[in-house]
Amino acid sequence: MRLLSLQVQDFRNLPAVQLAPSPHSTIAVGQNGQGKTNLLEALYFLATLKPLRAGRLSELVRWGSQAARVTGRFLLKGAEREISVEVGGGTRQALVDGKKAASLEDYFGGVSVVAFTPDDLEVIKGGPDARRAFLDRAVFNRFPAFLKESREYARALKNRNRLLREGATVDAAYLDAYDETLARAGARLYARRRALMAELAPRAQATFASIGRTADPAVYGYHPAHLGADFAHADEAALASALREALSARLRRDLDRGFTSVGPHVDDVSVTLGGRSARAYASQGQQRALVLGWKIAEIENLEAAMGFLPLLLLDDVSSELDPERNAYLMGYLARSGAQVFLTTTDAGLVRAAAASDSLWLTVHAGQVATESPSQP
Ligand SMILES: Nc1ncnc2c1ncn2[C@@H]1O[C@H](COP(=O)(O)OP(=O)(O)OP(=O)(O)O)[C@@H](O)[C@H]1O
Repeated sequence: MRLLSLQVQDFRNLPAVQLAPSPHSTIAVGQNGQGKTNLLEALYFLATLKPLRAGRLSELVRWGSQAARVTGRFLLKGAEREISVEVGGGTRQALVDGKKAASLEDYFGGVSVVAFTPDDLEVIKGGPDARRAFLDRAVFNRFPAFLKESREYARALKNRNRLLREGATVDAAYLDAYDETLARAGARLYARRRALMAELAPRAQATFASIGRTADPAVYGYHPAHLGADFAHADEAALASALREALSARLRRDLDRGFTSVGPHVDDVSVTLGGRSARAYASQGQQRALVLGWKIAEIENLEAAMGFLPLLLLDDVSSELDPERNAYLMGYLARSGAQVFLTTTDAGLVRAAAASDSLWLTVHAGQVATESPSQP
């Protein structure tokens, strides 16, 4: 998979950008607040249809404009394909070769992207919501059907929560039918997350061992508390019935509170170092190394599973890592041969990931200019 060209119009502070990225590294350099992250965000949005950081789609549209548009031409399994996404009036439209995409599968068609941002580096010490989102981005990359499946779950959850809020008037048989749908959709999410973690955890552990500067082993785990000891081996039907049991066991409490308190939407990922919670005990540098281990594992795992490397988007990560770990990451990027977009305020921090065919860009007040390789 390779991105051949990118066009961005009225996306955040970028009025118009057109570029042909390097097959290896494309490096955007600029001061704070100029639009570097916006450029990565445009690309991330194109490849996932999800905003990287915005809460609402309307935030993506350049102030004063009606609509934003991002278009990318990809080389996928030997064939060229153009995808575009337009946002306007709070909705988005996905296009394939200029026509409305028939389905999400049709739109994505194998496009895969891994983003790495300074927020990710904080994920160990943050709350479970951020860790869950972090996990789910990796699950979606590995199993693209997960996007549709997690939407089905979200819909079932919303319906059940609506019923719970009706409280005493709710019909038990009616609620039961909702529980059945929710448990089936939830079991699918459990199984997807479990499958991803089974592949990823050993790789992340091994990468951490090279960069952790500690003899303590890292363990990355996903084990929903209410699912019991046989979670690792239970089939999807067993997972669904375990979730149903948990739903009924908490029904009283959920009716009181008006929301569903158990299921994949409240799960967490556990990360331990030397058997202790990394969140509570690991140093900031170790926590960041744990995330770096995960991200590199995610990329390696996608390559092993899909036979090609995803597009990598790194938003000013280098300034948040210590020199040794940054050197490890830059060395990894250079060796991997991946197509990568990097942003930085300091070109020196990322130079080790550059090659003679790198494309250097400068970003200033929403204008993106190509620099000759010798300049930065
Ligand atoms: N919808 C929008 N329309 C116009 N400008 C916007 C919009 N959303 C954000 N901006 C502007 O984009 C700029 C931020 O750009 P961006 O986050 O890409 O900066 P950056 O170059 O990555 O900086 P840093 O190095 O600080 O992360 C801000 O000036 C912000 O006001």
